Amino acid sequence: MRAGDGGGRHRLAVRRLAVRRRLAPAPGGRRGLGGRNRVTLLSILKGRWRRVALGGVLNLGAAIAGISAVALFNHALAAPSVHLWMTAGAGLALIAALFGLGLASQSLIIGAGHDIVRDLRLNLVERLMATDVETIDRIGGPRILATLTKDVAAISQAFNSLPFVMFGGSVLVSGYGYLVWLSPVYALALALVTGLVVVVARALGGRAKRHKRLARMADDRIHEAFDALIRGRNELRLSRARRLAFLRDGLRPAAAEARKQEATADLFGVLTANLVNSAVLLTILAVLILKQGLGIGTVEQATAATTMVLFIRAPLAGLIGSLPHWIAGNIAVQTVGSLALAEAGEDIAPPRPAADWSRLELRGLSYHYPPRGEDAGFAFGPVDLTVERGEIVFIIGGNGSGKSTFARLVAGLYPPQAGAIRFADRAITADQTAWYRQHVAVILSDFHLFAEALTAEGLPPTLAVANPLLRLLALDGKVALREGAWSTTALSQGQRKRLALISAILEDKSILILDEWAADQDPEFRRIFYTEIIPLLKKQGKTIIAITHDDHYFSLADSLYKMENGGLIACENRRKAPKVESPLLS
Ligand SMILES: Nc1ncnc2c1ncn2[C@@H]1O[C@H](COP(=O)(O)OP(=O)(O)OP(=O)(O)O)[C@@H](O)[C@H]1O
Repeated sequence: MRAGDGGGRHRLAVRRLAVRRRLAPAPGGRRGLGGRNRVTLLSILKGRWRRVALGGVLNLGAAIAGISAVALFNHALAAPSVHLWMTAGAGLALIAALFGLGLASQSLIIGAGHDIVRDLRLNLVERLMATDVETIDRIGGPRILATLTKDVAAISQAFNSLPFVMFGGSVLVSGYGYLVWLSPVYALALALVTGLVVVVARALGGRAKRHKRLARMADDRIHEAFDALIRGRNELRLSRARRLAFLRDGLRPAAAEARKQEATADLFGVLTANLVNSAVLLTILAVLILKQGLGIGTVEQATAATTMVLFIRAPLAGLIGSLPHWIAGNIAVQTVGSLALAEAGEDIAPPRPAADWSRLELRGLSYHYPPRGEDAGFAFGPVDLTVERGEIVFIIGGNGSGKSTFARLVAGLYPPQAGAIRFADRAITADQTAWYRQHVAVILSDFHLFAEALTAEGLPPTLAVANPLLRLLALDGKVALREGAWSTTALSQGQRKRLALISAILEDKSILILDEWAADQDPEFRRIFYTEIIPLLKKQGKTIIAITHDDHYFSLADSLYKMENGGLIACENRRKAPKVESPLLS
C-alpha cells in the first residue's frame, strides 16, 4: 500500500535528487576524463611510457643519423679534398641507420598506438557493462554508438599519427643542435621563425579545436538520425512526408552543421600546414639576409644551413599535418569522459548464495525522472510492498502509471532515490545491488534476445533441460538448441517473448518479473501461460511479479495491486480462481 504522506516524501525525494546532482562529480571527475583529472591523449600514452620512450630514443637516433648524413654531405661538398669513398661509406651507414632506426621506432610506436586503441575499445565496453542502466538510458543509444565508432576512430587516427609527430619533433631538435654547432646566429634565426610559427599554429589550433568540438556535437545528432533511420524504417518507407521531414529537419541540418564545422576546422589545419611551408622559406631568406646583408657566416655555413632547413621541412610538415588528428583525438577522449561511465573491473559477480530468503520488501521506494523543459518529470512512489517467497503478484494500472518504472526499480536496474529494498533480511544498499540482481530475472517490453543460451552457472544448458522448456512454451519444431545457442531468434514477437521466458527460466533465479509478457500471446497460449506455466513456476518455488491487463486471470494471483500515478494500491482479489488442472503440475 502507498505510504501515508506521499506528497511530503515525494518532495523529499526530489530535494535529495537535487542535492545529489549538485554533489555529482563534473563529467569526467572521479570517473576519469575531463575536470581536474583531465585525461588527454598524452596521459593515455603514459600508460605505455616504456615502449613509447624506447620508440622516442630510437626516433631521436634516426633523426640524428639523418641530420648527420646531411651535415656530412654538406661538409664533403664544401671541402673537395675529403676522401670520397670514406664519405660515401659513412653516408651509406648513416642512411642505413636513419632507415633502420626509423623503422624500428615507428613500428614500436605504431604497435603501442594500436594496443591502446584495442584496450580502449574493450575498456569502453567493460565500462558500459559496469554502468547503471539508468545512466545508459539517460545517455541514449545514439550517443553511445557515436562514441564506440566515431570517438574510437578519432583516437585511433591520433595514435596512428604519433610516429610523424615524434619523428618531426626529433628532426627539429637535432636540426637545431646542428645549426647551433654550425652557426648560433643562424640557429637563432630558425628559432625565431619556429617560435613565430608555434604561436600562430597554437592560435589556429585553438580555433580548429572549437570547430572540431562543434562538429563532434553535430555527429551526435547525425547518429540520432541514423538510429531513427533504422528503427523507423517501416514508418519512413510508408510515408513520403515523413521521409522528407526526416531529411529536412533531422539529417540534413545535422550533416550541414558537421560539414561546416569540419571544413572550417580543416581550413585552419591547411592554413597551419601552409604556414610551415612559408616559414621554411622565410628561414632561408633570413639566412640569406644574414649572410649577404650583414656578412654573418661563410658561404659554406649558409649553404649547409639552407640544406638543413630544407631537410627539416618534410618531417616538420608531417608533425604539423598530424595536429588536426591530435586535436580530434583529444576531443574524442574528452567526449568519452563526458559520458561519465562507471569504471571497468567492478563486474566480479558475488557467488550466488543458496536462495534462503523468505520475504522481499519495498519500503518507501521512490524515483523521479529528471525534468525536461516544461515537464517536471514523472514521480514514482513512495511505494511500500511486501512479497512473500513463492507468491504470485499481479500489478495492474493504466498507461504511464509507473508499472515499468516499478519493474526496473524492483529488478535493481534503476537505483531508488529514496526508500530501499529489503531482501533476505538485509537492506539492499548500492554495494549489494549486484548481489541482489543475481536473484532477479526480468523481461521488460524492450528486452533483447541473446542467441546464446546460458544456465545459472553460465554454461550452455543440456538438451534434457532445454527441450522440455521448448515444448512447454510451444517452440519445439521452431527453435532448437545447437551447440549452446538457439538455432534462430528470427521469430514473431510473441515467439521471441516465449524464448526470452525460456532464457529467464534457464537462469534459475528465484524472482521473475514480467512486464506485460502475455500481451503479445494469442488467447490460447495466454490461457496456458496463466493456468499452466505460472502455477508450474510457483510450484518450483519462483516468486512472480507480473504486470498484466488480463483481468480474466486476476484471480490466479495471490495478491493484486494497482499502480496509479506512481503509487501502489492493494486491490481485493474477489474473483474465484479458475481451477487449474494441468498435467504439468501432477
Ligand atoms: N526514460 C524516461 N525518461 C523520462 N520519463 C520517463 C521515462 N520513462 C518513463 N517516463 C515517465 O514515467 C511515467 C511512467 O512510465 P512507465 O513506463 O513506468 O509507465 P507504464 O505504467 O509502464 O506505462 P505503459 O502501460 O504504457 O507501459 C511515464 O508517464 C513517463 O512520463
